[in-house]
Amino acid sequence: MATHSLHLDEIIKNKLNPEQLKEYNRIHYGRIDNCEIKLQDSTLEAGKLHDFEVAAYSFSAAKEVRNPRLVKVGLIQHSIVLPTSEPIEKQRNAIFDKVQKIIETAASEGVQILCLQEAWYMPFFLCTREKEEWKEFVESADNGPSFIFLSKLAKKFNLVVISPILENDNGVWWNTAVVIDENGHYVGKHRKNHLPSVGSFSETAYYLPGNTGHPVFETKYAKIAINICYGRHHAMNWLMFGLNGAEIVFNPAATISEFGESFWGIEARNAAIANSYYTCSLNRVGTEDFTTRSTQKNISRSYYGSSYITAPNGCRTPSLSRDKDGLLIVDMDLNLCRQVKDHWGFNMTARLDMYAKELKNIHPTPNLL
Ligand SMILES: NC(=O)NCCC(=O)O
Repeated sequence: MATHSLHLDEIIKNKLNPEQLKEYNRIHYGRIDNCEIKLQDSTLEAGKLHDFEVAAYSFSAAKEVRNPRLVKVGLIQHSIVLPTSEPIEKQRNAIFDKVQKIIETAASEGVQILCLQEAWYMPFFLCTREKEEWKEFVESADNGPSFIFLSKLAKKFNLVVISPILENDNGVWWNTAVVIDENGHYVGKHRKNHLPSVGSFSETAYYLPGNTGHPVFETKYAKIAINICYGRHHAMNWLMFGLNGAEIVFNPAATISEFGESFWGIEARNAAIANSYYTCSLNRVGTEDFTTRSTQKNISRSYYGSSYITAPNGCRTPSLSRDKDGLLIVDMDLNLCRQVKDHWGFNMTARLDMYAKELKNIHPTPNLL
């Protein structure tokens, strides 16, 4: 399918003259000024040395009676490091080593909330339909290898970290996002609500839909929530996080071009606008090759990265690359959430009581005819 590694943003940037580009950014991305932030030389050097892209932008809010509520958010997209046939501990440690360097760079830029991609410390083996072979990657939410690894970094750098893992809770598996606070402590978790069972995505063969509802975590820096991957196709999933008070909703994903790259840039952006919060879209990169142990079948999947962030007024950053590891940093003023709500009046006109009444009468199984 898609063979272009050049991102659409780069193609457009290369084709338009500066005036045209300004107009394109105004109409398409809602950006009226250049919101790029200058990075430290050491950051650019780290990117070159360890071969990852770094980009940084800021979203401001209008001056008002409240003090600005500024927070710096970082997203990391990355590929796996070793072949999927290597011992699991080796694969995981190699990813830890790579990601640690990017986290250190994020911390040196002052990032306060950091999110990693879905199932970040493993290949996305769920396409193999094999379970036993991969069970070592599945860990306890508050005591597994990835928690121990990230908790140290969170404490060292005063970071709130969102760590999407595969969770083993007394033998039962879940697709879970763990929140770790700036002291390295476990804050809580959210389990993926909507599971794909489409094409090569067969997550229902592994775990159940989440049972944690729509939690919002009140962290030192912001009220945050996590809508894991496929949940982005469900408008009400986004809605509930907003109604529960989220200021930033993260969408850590593992998605491939055939599964809707054309609307990757639309869904989370639309959610930001509809719910007056920031959305952070994060996808893995690279090709992952598997040979199933039982049938010796070869499976190959490539992820298209393109992580981006949208503000509640619909203004969004360009995407990170389609095929390269990357760190996206955004300075955001949380006051913008309330300002946009007041301006558009979406809360006031939402008519939730009307929908609640109608939803009560909907049969839980949709009519497929
Ligand atoms: N990880 C995951 O839920 N992928 C499903 C495909 C998609 O929604 O993009």
